[in-house]
Parts: sequence; C-alpha cells; structure tokens
Amino acid sequence: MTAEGTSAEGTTAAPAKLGTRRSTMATTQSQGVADTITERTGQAIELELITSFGDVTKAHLTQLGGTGVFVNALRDELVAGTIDFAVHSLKDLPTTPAEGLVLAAIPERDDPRDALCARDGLKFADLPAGSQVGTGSPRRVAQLSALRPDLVYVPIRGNAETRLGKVASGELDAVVLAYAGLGRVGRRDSVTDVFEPEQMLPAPGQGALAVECRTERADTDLAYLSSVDHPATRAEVVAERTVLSELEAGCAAPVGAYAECTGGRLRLRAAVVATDGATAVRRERTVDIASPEDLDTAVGLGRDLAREMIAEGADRIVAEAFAERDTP
Ligand SMILES: NCc1[nH]cc(CCC(=O)O)c1CC(=O)O
Repeated sequence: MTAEGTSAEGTTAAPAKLGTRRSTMATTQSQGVADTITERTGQAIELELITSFGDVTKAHLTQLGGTGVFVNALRDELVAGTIDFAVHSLKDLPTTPAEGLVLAAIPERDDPRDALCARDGLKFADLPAGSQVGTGSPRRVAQLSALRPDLVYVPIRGNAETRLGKVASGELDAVVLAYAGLGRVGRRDSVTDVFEPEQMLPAPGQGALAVECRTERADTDLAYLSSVDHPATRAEVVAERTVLSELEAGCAAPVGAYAECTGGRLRLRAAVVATDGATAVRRERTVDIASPEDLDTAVGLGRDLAREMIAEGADRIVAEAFAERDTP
C-alpha cells in the first residue's frame, strides 16, 4: 500500500547545491565535476555562485597574509549548510584540514605544468634579455630566475584574461600561468611554451581539484561524490602537500612539488628555490606503492623527502622568502 504524498514523484530529490567561486575558471571546473557526477550517478546538481574575499580584494596575493583566501567563503557556506559541496583548485587549499569538512573526492588531475604565454609566439629560451615576464607566484619567480636570471620578473595578479591582456597590450613580454587553468578558461591557444617538470616544478596540487563536503555527509547522503575520486591523483597530491606542510610553507612559498603514481611506484620531485634563483635545494625519491589507496606510503614519502631537504637548508630558504614578503 502506498500512502498519498510519499509516492516516487513526491520524493524526487532536489538538485544538490555545488558552491563555486564566480570566476570563469571556477565555474568551468565546477560544471565539469558536476557533469561527471551526474553522468556517473544520475544525481542532479546546480551551481551556487559565492563571492570570496580573494576575488574582490585589490591586495597583492602574497601580501594577504595566510593561505586560503579563495576557499574560506566556500567553507563558511558548507558549514552553514547553504551548499551541499564545493569544488576547489587543490593548489589553493591550505594543507591543514578544515574542522568538520572532508575532501570527499579528488578527481583525475589535468595537465600539472606551468605555461608561458609570450608575445609573437616566443619560446622561453628565445625571450630577449631584459624581457618583462609577469607572475605573482614566488615559486615561479624563483624557478624562472634560476633558468633565466637575465629576465625581469614583474609581480601581477588578476584572472587569466587580465594577465593575458598585459601581453596583448605590450605592457609585458610574457606571463606564466598554469596550463590547466588556461585550458579551463578557453585560452590554451595563447600558450607559446610549456615548462617540463625538469625545468620548473609545479605547485603542490597544481592541475588537480578537490571536492569538499561536511564529514558526516560524505558516507551518507553525499556518497555519490566518491564517483569522481581518482586514487592515483589523491596519492600524488597527498605526497606533494606533505612536502609543503613539513616545510611549514603555504601556497605563497617558493616550493615546487610533483608526484607521479604509475605502475606500482610513486615518484616525488621537490624544489625549494630562493627568490633570486641562486640558492636551491632539489631532491627526488621513488617508492613502491602496493595500491594508490595506501596514503600512509604517500605521506611517508613526502615527509622523508622534506626532511632530507630541511637537512640541506630548505627551511632557511622558506623562512627567508617569507621574511622578504613581509618586509614592504
Ligand atoms: N592561484 C590561482 C590558481 N589556482 C589554480 C590555478 C590554475 C589551475 C590549477 O592549477 O589547478 C590558478 C591560476 C594559475 O596559477 O595560473
């Protein structure tokens, strides 16, 4: 016997609310994750646009004092229950876990490399000495300075369109951005060169996304989020982010880390480079990993590599970079 009002139609679930920043990059990556979840589970999802402090402030990103300016607004909404889950760029997530929240899924990573967008289709090696290269990231400035100390690195911020506009207008000769982000805003055609990990290591988590929700909902009503989890990517980013946390550094630190989990092995490369590019500690290590779900191995790899780097002075380079940042 079916009572009136509890019929199948009556219990049709409302679409889940996915909270996202308003930028083109954020909405594109959020919509991509939403579409994949819907494809795999049938769950309907709608985007809810949230404004974050990092999106409105004019302060230079490295001057904001602390990580997570892009994620805090979304986390507030998760805790308040106004949204069901959020999609972040993993690179922007502080390494300290947020209380009551969990990364329910880490989808398969996009291209992790950094990309050069230069005038006249120029490659990095072909930029004339003295060329003005825009980037706001200490990690990029440090590694680029190590490769080409003869170029001038100019701090910039703003979204990808704004940055590319400075090349188009002739204000800058080139800008360096994440390849994955350029793809998401439909500007892959502006890329004139890409940096292989041998030249420049990406930021920990670059190119990857994180799906976050309240802890108690991950295994219950939001269990469908696990449909987009990619264990190999999770092992990689866990190893990369452990380097960052062991060095007590954040997203504004000159730390590159890149892990690859394939064929039962987890390889991790990391670099800490002084802002002028002159001093650097670079290490790599590979371990066997029976299953990508074995996150203890990923954490152990990150920790061991970071400790080796600290023994070689990596923590001093990080401390100096922060001291420079905090001195106006
Ligand atoms: N810090 C901003 C940010 N966060 C994520 C990306 C790019 C996409 C990604 O790395 O996943 C960017 C822009 C950039 O670094 O060019």
